[in-house]
Amino acid sequence: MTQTTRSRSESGRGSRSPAGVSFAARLAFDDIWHTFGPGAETLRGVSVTAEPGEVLCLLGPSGSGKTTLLRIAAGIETQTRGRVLLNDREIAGPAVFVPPEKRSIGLVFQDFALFPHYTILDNVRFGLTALSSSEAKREAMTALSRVGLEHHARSFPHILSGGEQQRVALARALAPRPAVLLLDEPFSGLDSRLKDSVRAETLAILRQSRATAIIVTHDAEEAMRMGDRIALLRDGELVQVGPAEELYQRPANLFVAGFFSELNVFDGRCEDGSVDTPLGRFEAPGFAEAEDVTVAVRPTAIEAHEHERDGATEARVISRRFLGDEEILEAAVAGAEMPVRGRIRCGALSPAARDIWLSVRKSDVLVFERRAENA
Ligand SMILES: Nc1ncnc2c1ncn2[C@@H]1O[C@H](COP(=O)(O)OP(=O)(O)OP(=O)(O)O)[C@@H](O)[C@H]1O
Repeated sequence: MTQTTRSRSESGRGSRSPAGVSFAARLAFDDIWHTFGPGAETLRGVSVTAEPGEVLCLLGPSGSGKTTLLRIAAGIETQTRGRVLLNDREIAGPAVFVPPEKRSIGLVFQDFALFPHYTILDNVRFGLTALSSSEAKREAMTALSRVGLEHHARSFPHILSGGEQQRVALARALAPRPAVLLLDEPFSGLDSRLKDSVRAETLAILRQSRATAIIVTHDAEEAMRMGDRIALLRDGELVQVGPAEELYQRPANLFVAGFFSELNVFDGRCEDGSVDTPLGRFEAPGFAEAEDVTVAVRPTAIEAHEHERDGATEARVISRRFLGDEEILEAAVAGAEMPVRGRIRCGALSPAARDIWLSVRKSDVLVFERRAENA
């Protein structure tokens, strides 16, 4: 992807590309703190940078501060400490506050926020007040054609599907050619069957526009599908940032691992470089002798067999749920307080299987130091 760090104001309106692309910028949050009132910090020292042209997903549970961080970037919320920089230029800090309309940052809201009594074209040209009427119309039509909806220019929002309305909202945010686009849970209002195609279309449009994008979501799979990198927040703190593979394969702690998949969790103690669990003994490299650790086994790491085999653990079937290619198996294992959950290949066990053996793919076992946050 071609990347440039020229901001729109630096590029000037006269040098706009006829292809209608933005000039991607670097957006940096530097040690952002925020509170809505005494004693309750919403954000605690968040530092993360969206690189030019990158799609960065802000992921985290409800209330972790994702929307507040996005609103601070847009200039509709003010941090209590820290700075926001666009291409290394401070746009919000102790002595600087660039108003929202001067930031070259576009916003797509969760509910799309289209005006019901405006045509699609008028919705899209709403923010193009600095242009003449004919220029604004041309720019709005360019943005609409980029999302494949120019034929709906004269329609009103209510006749469009949820996915089409989302594309209008995207066109409206892209029309002023922002350097950075912020999207707050942009797919949450969509039917689950529509989501996949709208996500793919949105990603293609973002790539084509070359704007830097920050997408807020609480859905780990969505973040993995959309983000070049993912920044995971918890209770107002940044827990880990990196590409999806990194967060999945090398999670910083149990919280990160648990956000990306369900886990079977066992407490244990490191002895001779490994730890005993109800599912067998696993290596614990890097841990000290007698150190308390937490072992996490993903359901996908579990294999089920009807006959005894080396290294497998005896178990009794509690329940099985058919999912098509796979099934979810719950089994009782001696020494485990909770049933062990496995995601196993359909057909691995016969319908009548009761007493079974479970083995674990060791490469899919994660060991963490046992700390309060991992409890
Ligand atoms: N206007 C407000 N006044 C007081 N507290 C607020 C306000 N807006 C948000 N909060 C609180 O700030 C915290 C962070 O909210 P925020 O909306 O940023 O989280 P989030 O991660 O985006 O959550 P969600 O996924 O539910 O939207 C929450 O505890 C929330 O209750």
